[in-house]
Amino acid sequence: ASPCDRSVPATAGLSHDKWEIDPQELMLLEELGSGQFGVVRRGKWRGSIDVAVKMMKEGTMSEDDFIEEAKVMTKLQHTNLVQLYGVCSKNRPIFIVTEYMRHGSLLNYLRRHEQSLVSNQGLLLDMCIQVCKGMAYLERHNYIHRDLAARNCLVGSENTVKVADFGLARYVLDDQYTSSGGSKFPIKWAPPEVLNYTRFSSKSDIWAYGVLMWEVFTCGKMPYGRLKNAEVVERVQKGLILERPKNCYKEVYDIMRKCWSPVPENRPSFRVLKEQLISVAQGLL
Ligand SMILES: CN(C)c1ccc2c(c1)CCN(c1cccc(-c3cc(Nc4ccc(C(=O)N5CCOCC5)cn4)c(=O)n(C)c3)c1CO)C2=O
Repeated sequence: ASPCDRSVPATAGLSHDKWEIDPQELMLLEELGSGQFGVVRRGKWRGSIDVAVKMMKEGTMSEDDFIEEAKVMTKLQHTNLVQLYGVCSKNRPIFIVTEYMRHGSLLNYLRRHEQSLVSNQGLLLDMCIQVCKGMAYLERHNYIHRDLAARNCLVGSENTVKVADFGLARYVLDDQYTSSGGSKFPIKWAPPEVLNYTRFSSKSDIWAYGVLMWEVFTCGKMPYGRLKNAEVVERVQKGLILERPKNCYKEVYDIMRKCWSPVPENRPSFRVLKEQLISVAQGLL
């Protein structure tokens, strides 16, 4: 049974809600790193299921709002989304328990394997298609990621790529991250309407997806190099866009450019994008 398997209620008989995981059924193992909410560790659920456990650092997250939202998030299930199994919210710090992805972030994976990936356009395109499938599922459920980037995708066995931490940006308390003037705001992945009015939508996720494609085809380069955020804002508002990555097919770059239309409505949907990417991939093989 997986943690989100409804057939065997995790806490038979008790009044716990389904998305509540009993911390006594978790065994915490090595640290995987730390993110906006603090340390994340690998773990085992019921002795055998691999999980990742975010241990909420005090004051980093609006916890009650998140726990409410967790009920919705556990219902979002797709092979290209990192599955939220549940939360341990009965004591502090709260734990967020998700599916474990053994190769870590897509960004680090691209940088670590640049030598073997740089000449494998087919694999790079396949990674982009997997992210697009996960995002098309979120789009269908009117769910906005708000911080899509290669650093927020994860790689599992057999080169599976999944979208992680979707929707969590809404619960970060650090205003250096949440306000567009803050030092941690993901300026380089933000379209004009987010820079000017913080107007998030699936069309702003599409802009970020275009930047993610650029990250993939450059094997993890930093978009706009060492330009400061203010310089990037100026360029984006002037309509300047990222250059074509060295070894990127023209048809692929043409798709990236559509994601960067200044007007949100002129950008494709993830549903349409998925079909276009798959037909380009078939053309290449
Ligand atoms: C508000 N937003 C957008 C947020 C909020 C929290 C987080 C993030 C964004 C993204 C970063 N992040 C975070 C922090 C720490 C861990 C995880 C994180 C890392 C995982 N996996 C691994 C596996 C291996 C390694 C590793 O050490 N290596 C080195 C050797 O070669 C193999 C790879 C690292 N992580 C994993 O499966 N999950 C679910 C989450 C994650 C992802 O979850 C967060 O916790």
